[in-house]
Amino acid sequence: MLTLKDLRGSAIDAAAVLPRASQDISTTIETVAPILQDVRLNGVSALLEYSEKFDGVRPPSLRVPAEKLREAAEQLTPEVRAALEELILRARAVHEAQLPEASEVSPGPGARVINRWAPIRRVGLYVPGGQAVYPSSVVMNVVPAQVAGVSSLAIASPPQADFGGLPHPTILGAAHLLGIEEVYAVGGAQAVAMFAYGAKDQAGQQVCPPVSLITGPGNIFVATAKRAVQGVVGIDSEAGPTEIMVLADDSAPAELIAADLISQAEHDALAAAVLVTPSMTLAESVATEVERQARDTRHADRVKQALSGTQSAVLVVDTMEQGVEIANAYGAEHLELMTRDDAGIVDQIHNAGAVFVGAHTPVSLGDYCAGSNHVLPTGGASAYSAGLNVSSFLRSQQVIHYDREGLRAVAAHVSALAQAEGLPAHGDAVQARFR
Ligand SMILES: NC(=O)c1ccc[n+]([C@@H]2O[C@H](COP(=O)([O-])OP(=O)(O)OC[C@H]3O[C@@H](n4cnc5c(N)ncnc54)[C@H](O)[C@@H]3O)[C@@H](O)[C@H]2O)c1
Ligand SMILES: N[C@H](CO)Cc1c[nH]c[nH+]1
Ligand SMILES: [Zn+2]
Repeated sequence: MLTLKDLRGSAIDAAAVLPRASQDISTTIETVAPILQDVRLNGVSALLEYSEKFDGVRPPSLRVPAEKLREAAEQLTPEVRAALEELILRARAVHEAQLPEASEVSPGPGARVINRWAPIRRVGLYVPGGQAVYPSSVVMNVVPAQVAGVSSLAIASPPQADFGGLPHPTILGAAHLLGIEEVYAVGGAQAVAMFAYGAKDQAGQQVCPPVSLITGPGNIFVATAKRAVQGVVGIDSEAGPTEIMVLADDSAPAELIAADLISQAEHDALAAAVLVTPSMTLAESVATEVERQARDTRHADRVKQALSGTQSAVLVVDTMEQGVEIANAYGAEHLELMTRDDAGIVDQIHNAGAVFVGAHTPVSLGDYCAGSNHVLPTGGASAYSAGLNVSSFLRSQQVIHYDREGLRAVAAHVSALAQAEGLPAHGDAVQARFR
C-alpha cells in the first residue's frame, strides 16, 4: 500500500518529490467559510445545529455543567488517571523551563527600555474528538497556557453521541484534573468560530465570550477554520492532520519503523507517513512490514487510506545528504532519525515540528509522555512556526522610560530623521519639551 519511489541516480527536486494530501486547506475552505459566517451571525443556535449535523447529537447545553467535569474526573480509571498525572508532571517540568526572562537595557544615559512578557488574557483551546478522542491534547494545550499565566481558559471538544452530547468523559476528566471549569461541547470549524466571534443565545445572552488566541490540533476542517479566523484572533500554528517522516539508514529496525508509520497513520485518512532512506533493503523490508502489521491493526481501513494517499511513500535516495535535503524541504510535523549518525544529522535539520532521535524515541512517546508538546505544525508550516509552547501564550511588550536628559541627548537625531521622512511634527513634539 505504501508506494516505493526509487529516486536513485536522478537529480532530485527536494521540494517536489513528495506531495501532500489531495484534500487540503485550499479545498476545505469552501465548506468551512459558510460555517464560520453562520456561527458569527447566529451564535448558539448555529453551533447546536452543526453539532447535530456533523457529530450526530445535539448537546443538552453548549457549556458543560461543572458537576459533569467533577464526575468525569472521579470516574477516570486508576491507570488513565495515573498516566495523565505523569504526563502533567513531565509537561509542567518541560514547559516551566521555557518561560522567557524579562530584560532591561539602558541604551544611553537617562534611558531605559524594558522588554517584558505579558500573558494573553483569554484563550480558546481546541481538543479533537472526531475519529479518536484526545485527553492528552487537553494537557498539551492547558499546561503551557497555565505556565504562561493565562487567566481565562476555555476548552471546546466535539459532543459525543454515546455520552449524551457531552465531550468524551476522559477529556472532561483531564480538564478537571487541571482545574479547568469552562468547557464547551462543540467541535470542528464551528468551535473555532465560537472562540473567534463569541456566541450568544437567542435571548442575546453571551454564552461564550470571544477569545484572543485559539490553540490546539484538529482535522483539516479545524485547521482550515483556524487559518480563516486569523486576524480576528491569533492562532498557534496550523496543527492539522498528522505527519510522520522517518529518516533512516540500514542500521535501523524495519519492524519499528513500520510500527511508527502505522501509529501516526491511524489518526486520519489524510495523515502522512513517509520513510526516506538510502537503503533499498530497508525500504523493501519496511514496505513488507507495513503490509503485515497494518492487516491486524484496529483502524486498518483508515491506516490503509492514509498509507495509500499521495502524502505517504517510501523514498529511496542516493545519499543521506539527499535525505536531509528532502526532510528540510518537507518540514514534517514529526521527524524520526534512526541512523548511525543521529547526533550529526540532528544538527542539519532546520524544518520539523519536533525531532525524535534514535530507536527508543518513537513519536507516540512524544504524543503522550515525553514531556514535550504534541501540538505541532503540519503542512510545511514548521518552516515558519513552532509547536505549542509557553511563548505561544505570551506577547513581548516594550516599556520605555526616558528622562529629560535622556531625551535631550537624542532630540536632534529625532528631528533630523523626522525631517528626512517629511514628518516635521514628530520632531516638533520632541523639541516642544525644551522650549
Ligand atoms: N498536528 C497536531 O499537532 C495534531 C495533534 C493531534 C491530532 N492531530 C490531528 O487532529 C485530527 C483529529 O481529527 P478528528 O476528526 O478525530 O477530530 P476533530 O475534533 O479535529 O474533528 C471533528 C470535527 O470535524 C468536523 N467535521 C467532520 N467532518 C466534517 C465535514 N465533512 N464537514 C465539516 N466538518 C466536518 C465536525 O464538526 C467534527 O466535530 C486528526 O487529523 C489528527 O491527525 C493533529
Ligand atoms: N500524533 C498526534 C500529533 O500529530 C498527537 C497524538 C495525541 N494522541 C495520540 N497522538
Ligand atoms: Zn499520535
